[in-house]
Amino acid sequence: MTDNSPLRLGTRRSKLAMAQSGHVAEAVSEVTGRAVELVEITTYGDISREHLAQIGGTGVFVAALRDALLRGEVDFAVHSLKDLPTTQPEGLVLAAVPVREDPRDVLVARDGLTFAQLPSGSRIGTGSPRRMAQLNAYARSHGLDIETVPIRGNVDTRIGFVRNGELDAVVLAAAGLNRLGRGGEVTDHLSVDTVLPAPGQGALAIECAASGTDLAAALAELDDPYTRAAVTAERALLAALEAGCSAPVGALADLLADGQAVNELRLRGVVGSTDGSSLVQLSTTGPVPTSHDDAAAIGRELAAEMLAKGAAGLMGERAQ
Ligand SMILES: NCc1[nH]cc(CCC(=O)O)c1CC(=O)O
Repeated sequence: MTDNSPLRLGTRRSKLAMAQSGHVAEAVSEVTGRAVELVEITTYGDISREHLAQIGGTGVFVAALRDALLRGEVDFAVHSLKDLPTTQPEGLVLAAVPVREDPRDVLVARDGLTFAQLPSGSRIGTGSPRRMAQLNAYARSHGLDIETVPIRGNVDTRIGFVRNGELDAVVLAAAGLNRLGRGGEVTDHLSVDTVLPAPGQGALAIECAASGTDLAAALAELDDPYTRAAVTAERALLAALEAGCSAPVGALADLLADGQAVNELRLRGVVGSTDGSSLVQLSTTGPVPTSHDDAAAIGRELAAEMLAKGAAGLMGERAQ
């Protein structure tokens, strides 16, 4: 590239957004040979977190960044993939989905307790209907006496409820804590057999204007095809369920290896009522998809099976 001006990376101001933008800025600088400067953009989601549920959930954090991209005020943006709506807006492309971080949810509990060690009557904070549904379903089927408590706020606020003794534990995404350098505060990693993560959890999306073909091509060097295939399947499942990012939907695609060779993709999906009284959980395994359309078809097919088992009735419910 002949242009040597710095690339402008649009980012939210939160600590998590700044941390992940910082990591991506370094990687982009390496592959493009250009300096990357961070441009802070305040989103409606930052100003009005408490109204997130009321204003519909999906994509509020993302809209302002996308507007800045479309207006040409920034060259690219980094999103948490799980916060991205499943419809790709005209004029923007997902130039890269880098290698995924740990997709699991984790527990930050008092006194270093693991999930299995939580005593009877423990109160676990989470604002996510998906986490509530699965934790409550697990508790019901294992005869555990735990209570899920709706909370909101950033990582500091949420962990604060444990540190100040209001709650016994909170559930967060491993990826966010790791990116903040706070992985050491995790007291247990929840098995994905107990709590399936949100579609796209742990993955980042690097987005730029469709018109910037040189930049898109350079950013594509950071794309990981396996992560891309996995999140494409997960997000197609979410889209086919017609659910948003605040719906009680979990999905995880992973690659199964036979010796050295990766030869199968497994997709697991779950929908549940937030009280955990009903859960639709299904899984499918097939050849590793070789195109975007093949990956999406896996998600759509599993969603159709879930809908046939009553998934739609569970998604109508909102926890908050
Ligand atoms: N819902 C908020 C959110 N969006 C992205 C992450 C970080 C994890 C990720 O990148 O998937 C988090 C925090 C959390 O769920 O604990």
